[in-house]
Amino acid sequence: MPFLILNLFGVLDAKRSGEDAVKSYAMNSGCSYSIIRPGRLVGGPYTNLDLATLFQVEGGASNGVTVQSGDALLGDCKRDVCAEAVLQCLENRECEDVVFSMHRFRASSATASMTAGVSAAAAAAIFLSYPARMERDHHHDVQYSISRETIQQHTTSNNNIMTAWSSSLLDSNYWLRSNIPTKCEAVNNKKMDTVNNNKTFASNTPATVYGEEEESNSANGRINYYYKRMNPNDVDRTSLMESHAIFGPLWGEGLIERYHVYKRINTNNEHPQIVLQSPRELTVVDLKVGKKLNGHDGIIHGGIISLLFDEAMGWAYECLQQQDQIDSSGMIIVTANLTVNFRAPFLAGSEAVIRVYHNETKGRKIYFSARLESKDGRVVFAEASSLFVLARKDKLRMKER
Ligand SMILES: CCCCCCCC/C=C\CCCCCCCC(=O)SCCNC(=O)CCNC(=O)[C@H](O)C(C)(C)COP(=O)(O)OP(=O)(O)OC[C@H]1O[C@@H](n2cnc3c(N)ncnc32)[C@H](O)[C@@H]1OP(=O)(O)O
Repeated sequence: MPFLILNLFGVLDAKRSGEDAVKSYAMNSGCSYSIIRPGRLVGGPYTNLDLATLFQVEGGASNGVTVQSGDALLGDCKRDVCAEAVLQCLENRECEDVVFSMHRFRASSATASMTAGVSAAAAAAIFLSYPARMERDHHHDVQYSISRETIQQHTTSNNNIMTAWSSSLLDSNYWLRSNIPTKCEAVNNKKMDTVNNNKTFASNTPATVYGEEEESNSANGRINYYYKRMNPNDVDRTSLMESHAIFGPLWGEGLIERYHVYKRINTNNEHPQIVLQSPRELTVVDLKVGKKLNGHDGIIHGGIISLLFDEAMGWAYECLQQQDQIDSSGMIIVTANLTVNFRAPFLAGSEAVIRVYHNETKGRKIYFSARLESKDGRVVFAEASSLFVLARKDKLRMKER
């Protein structure tokens, strides 16, 4: 059908801008997405049942689908099959960040023309986004309930999709996994982490990690940096290993299994003409939390996440102090305020990184922000901001009494 007719009243433009909105939302929030462009929806309660039977819209061979990238396909698409595709998108990693169109394998032209106008209003693309990269194999129920909510959220204006979805749930057989075309519409939202490249913290991160980034207001436009592992054994605090929450009682198998602190070192620091942008990354913690620190079953307790943040920011202060030579004699740094936003469940047994940024220093007050995110930077589990205050040691003791 000519584009001009299909796009009457700007329908296709509206769909396109909807897709763009979903993509940019995903890019900014660490979700992945699948965009399905089904053909005209047929079958189910919203197509005249007699016609559907007459033209054998339901069942049998009409369950076959053709999946292709772009918009090359013309034809119709069964509602229940489309709904199943939605479900499969939630389950299959192959469907992350892809855009594809989907049509009935044997769409007869008679059926297509007879159903025209009956279901056209319902033939909207389904946009879904959901927190990706959660370990979907574990805690299937939890993930499923998230998925179900997401579906409901995104389909409240399209009840027919929900009806079809629930009826097709049971015989889902994952045909999309093998049918998703390899050349789906080029989608590259992996540049969402604007501050760091994503290669830096793979598994088995070495003691020193190199990287570089663009820094728009620097003299030569480029900052070279590397991360250097900080060794807790070097810290002049005997309590660090024994009674320190993380390195003491909460350390071990099933508990906090890794907490490697890396200090970021910008090698351009010696060039004073380079003004570093704020907020600037100070510290990255490469961590793993075991399966015994949960709140809900399988989900790491938010209090533990807050602890991990607080500690990371404490180390960031140490890095800042080493860089800026803050005079802290007779002073001790303490957390005055810590705010945490939990964005996606952080599952037990997960690995992740915390990136800490220095926002501002005002006298004794130091403001940090931080993110707990997957190593590839695609999922943000939590964000935090804090105020640390340099307090006089003797004054702190006075308050104790
Ligand atoms: C080779 C390798 C070497 C590596 C070395 C690495 C070493 C790293 C090692 C290990 C890292 C460990 C990291 C641990 C991290 C954990 C930290 C914690 O969890 S600390 C425990 C929890 N926090 C407390 O217990 C504080 C209790 N609170 C207090 O003591 C006071 O309230 C305090 C000190 C925060 C402020 O009391 P005031 O009397 O000194 O000062 P006032 O005048 O009240 O506040 C100063 C300014 O701050 C603002 N302020 C204070 N509290 C605020 C709040 N909650 N929200 C907003 N503003 C606040 C005030 O409005 C004031 O601002 P205006 O100067 O007027 O502009």
